[in-house]
Amino acid sequence: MNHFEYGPEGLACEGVPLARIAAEVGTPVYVYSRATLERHFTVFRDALVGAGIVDPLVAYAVKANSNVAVLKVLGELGAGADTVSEGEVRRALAAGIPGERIVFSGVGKKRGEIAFALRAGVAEINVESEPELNLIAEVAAELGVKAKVAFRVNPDVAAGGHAKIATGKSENKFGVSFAEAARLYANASNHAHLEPIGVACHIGSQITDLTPMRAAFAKMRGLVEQLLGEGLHVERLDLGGGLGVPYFDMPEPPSPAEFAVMVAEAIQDLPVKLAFEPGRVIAANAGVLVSEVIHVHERPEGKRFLVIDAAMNDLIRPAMYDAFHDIRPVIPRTGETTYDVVGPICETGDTFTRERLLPPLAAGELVAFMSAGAYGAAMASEYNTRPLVPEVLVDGDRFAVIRARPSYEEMLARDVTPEWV
Ligand SMILES: Cc1ncc(COP(=O)(O)O)c(C=O)c1O
Ligand SMILES: N[C@@H](CCCC[NH3+])C(=O)O
Repeated sequence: MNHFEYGPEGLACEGVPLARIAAEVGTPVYVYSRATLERHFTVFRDALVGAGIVDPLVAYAVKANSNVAVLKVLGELGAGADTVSEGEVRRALAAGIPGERIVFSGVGKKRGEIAFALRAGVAEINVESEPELNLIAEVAAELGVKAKVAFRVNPDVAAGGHAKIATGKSENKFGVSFAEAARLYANASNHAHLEPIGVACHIGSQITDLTPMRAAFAKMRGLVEQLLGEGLHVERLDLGGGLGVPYFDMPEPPSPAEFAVMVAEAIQDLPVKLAFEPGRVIAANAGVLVSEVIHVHERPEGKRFLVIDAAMNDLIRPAMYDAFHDIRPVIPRTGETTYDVVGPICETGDTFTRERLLPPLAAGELVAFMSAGAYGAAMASEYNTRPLVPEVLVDGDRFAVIRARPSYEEMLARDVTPEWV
């Protein structure tokens, strides 16, 4: 089932034509399908349960799309939240996701952030290094609580894919090394203010081959067996996120069902509960970015630029990772021509794609960047003093603005006249 299809008024999200949203909200604008978000979450969780994994904690990775309305949709289905900052913990709580379903990860959590997470009663703080463990112990002692921690272990496995988003090799900044995990776990178990409850790993993102995940998960199983063998208390194994999605007509990446079967095989009958942190697989194909063509600029030597009103500050993935997003005209057009699709920002990197075959388009027409629901709006900025791109959620034949475009007055009011001290 696809909730982004052409209807009588062009490309629509569920029952709402994108052209209608663009007319009412303006462009650029992100548009998400509630039905797709719900389906992706349900399919992912049901695949795990179907593979025999009992009561998994599916902690949606908030960083992929952190709009509170999106988190609410997922939270109502029972999703937990994988968070990496106090801001994300606050977003999850604001969406009604209870502390006991929140995982707090990240290599550089600050004292105040740790205190906030402990007060919120998060399910686990994923510890990424020994100095961080010491800081968590200190903060927990100050608050007079026992911090539930899980050790994020770096399994030293190459996930494949783009180097900027691979996290599972020992040269990457993430997690404690395998060699030191058992020692740290045992030490923490004897600390009055620490309660180690498990181990975690996350080897990268947009992973389309299950082999590295299988290898990492088998290593994690071995570690849990070792810890249990040493008489330590382990109740949860967090296997992270990372499952890839199709960004175009590529060979389909592994389905959630294939992923779940692989997990069940790799983990076998380990007597611990499993947690997962999927982001992209839930949100990417639940959203599009709609933009309007400003000009078609043809150079005499043959270059043809489609200058649109979205830019790298709104969707940075092409500039940052050379990522491919399918671009579709909102109103179907026939014919083919090649365009470099570019935004208005003063950088050559503000190029979404080069030499892309598209139907001929004119100023004022709309295009949609597909698969933009994850790491789109969440990574947007106001570079070039462009207002932060708004977001819309569609539910059947109605839609709601879930983040409004700020006015220029609001943007400028954030810069304050210096009051020197
Ligand atoms: C610790 C952690 N968990 C989960 C995710 C979500 O990854 P993805 O969106 O690829 O599922 C990430 C990002 O890669 C991450 O760093
Ligand atoms: N932001 C990246 C993925 C990084 C995932 C976060 N650990 C993307 O757009 O593909």
